[in-house]
Amino acid sequence: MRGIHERPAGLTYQPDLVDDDEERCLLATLDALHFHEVRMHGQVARRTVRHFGYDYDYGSFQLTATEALPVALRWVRERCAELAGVDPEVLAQTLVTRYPPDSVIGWHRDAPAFGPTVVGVSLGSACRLRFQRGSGEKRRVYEVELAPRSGYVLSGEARTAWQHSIPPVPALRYSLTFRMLRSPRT
Ligand SMILES: O=C(O)CCC(=O)C(=O)O
Ligand SMILES: [Fe+2]
Repeated sequence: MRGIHERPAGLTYQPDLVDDDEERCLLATLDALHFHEVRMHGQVARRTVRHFGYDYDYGSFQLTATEALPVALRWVRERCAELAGVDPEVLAQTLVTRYPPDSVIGWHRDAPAFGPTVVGVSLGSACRLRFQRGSGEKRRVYEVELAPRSGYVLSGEARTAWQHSIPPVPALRYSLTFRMLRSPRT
């Protein structure tokens, strides 16, 4: 990546957020889930997703209430909430993403419908999480290796001002992403 190397403010990386046994349990739960396709601008992505709490429509950008987070995944939301310094209940939306080998997520900022803090957990294959901000001579870049079982928090500028992406994953990877709603609903 070309650009000026700078660590995004508001990025936290936490190796070993979950241990080996916990990862095995999580992977067994995630392997059994049914995943949905992601269609954006008429293109179907290779990664597939499952939403809990709120469903996010990639076409209309709307959030609608959906099934609650399975009990088997609640403890990991608590772990993530602790890492981010927020109450578990405010992490109202959970996104589970399944990345088959060579799948990616392109450059983006998370949707404005979501609140100021995003917390992720990385399972299975390691991957790189890339950041960019600005363009041309002012482009700033950063990259962090997400080890299996690690967690990360995007808050502040890492959430609002920087874009992030994941280049092709070498092997099957799952991520859990916990997000707040910008306007809390009842
Ligand atoms: O897989 C990840 O860890 C990141 C996913 C992501 O950036 C997103 O779904 O918005
Ligand atoms: Fe994202």
